[in-house]
Amino acid sequence: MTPIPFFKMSGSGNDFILIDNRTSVVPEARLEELVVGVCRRKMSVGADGMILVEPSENVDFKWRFFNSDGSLPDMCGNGARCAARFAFLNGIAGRKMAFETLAGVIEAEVGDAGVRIRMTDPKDFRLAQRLELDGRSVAASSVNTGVPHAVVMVDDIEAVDVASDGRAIRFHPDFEPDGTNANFVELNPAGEIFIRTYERGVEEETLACGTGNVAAALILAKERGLASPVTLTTRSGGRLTVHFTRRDEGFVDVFLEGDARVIYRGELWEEAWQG
Ligand SMILES: N[C@H](CCC[C@H](N)C(=O)O)C(=O)O
Repeated sequence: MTPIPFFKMSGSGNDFILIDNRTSVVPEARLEELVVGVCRRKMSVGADGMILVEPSENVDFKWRFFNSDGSLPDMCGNGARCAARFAFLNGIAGRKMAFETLAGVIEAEVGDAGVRIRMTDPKDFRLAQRLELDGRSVAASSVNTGVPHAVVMVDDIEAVDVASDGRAIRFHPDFEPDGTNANFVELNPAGEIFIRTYERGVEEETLACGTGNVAAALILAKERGLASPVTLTTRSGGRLTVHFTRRDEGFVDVFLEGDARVIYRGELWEEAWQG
C-alpha cells in the first residue's frame, strides 16, 4: 500500500495525527484499524486522536475527527486549532477559514503565535449537581461545548486521582448513554486556574483538552463570576485562553485560543497500523 503522508501536531500537549485525505488516500474499509493502530503509543506513532481533512462544497474543508479508540466525537478544540494550522501550512485554506465538523461549522484564524477558533454555542448547562462516586458525594457542573464535559472544582489539583475519579465520572449513570469528559479545576487564591482532564474516547488523562478548558471557563464565569478572557494552565503547562460574551443566562461569541505546533512530518507504512 502506498505510504500515507501525515503531520504530527500538538495543541497544548493534546497530540494528533493529521492527514490530507482530499484525494482519499486512507483505506476507507480499514479506517478504524488504521486510527486505532497508529494512535497506539510505542507500537506506532501514538496520539490522542486522528484528523482527516476532506473536501467540502460549502466551506474550506470538512474534517473527520477520531479519538484514539476510534470513536467519532462531534468536536475537539485542540484538534480544531491543529487542523486549521495544518490547512494553512498545506495551502488548503488561508489564515481565516471555516470547516465542517459534526458539531457545526468552525471558524478559525491562524496567527503567528497561535490559532483562535470560534466554538459552537455552549448548551445543556447543569450546575451544582451531586455525583455519588464510590460512596463519596462530589459536586459537579456540566455543559456541552461541542462535546459533553463535567467540571469538578478541587482545592489541590495535584492530589486528584484523575485516572480513577475521571473514569468514574466519565461512565457515571448521570451521563449515560454518551458518557462525558471529566475535568478537575483548581482556582487558587492568586486567581490562577489549573485544569486536568480525563478524556472520553482516549480513556485516560490527556495533557490538555480544548473543549474541556472552554467548559471550565464558562462554568467559572457562571458560578464564580469570572469575566472574559479566562486563561487556564493545562497539565502540559501550556496555557489556553477562552473569550466569551454573556447573553442572558448563556454565552455567545465563545473563542478558544492557543498553540498548534507541528512536531514532525512523516509517512505511514502499513506495518505502522497492522494488527
Ligand atoms: N475526547 C473528546 C473529544 C476530544 C476533545 C478534546 N481533545 C478537545 O481538545 O476538545 C470526546 O470524545 O468528547
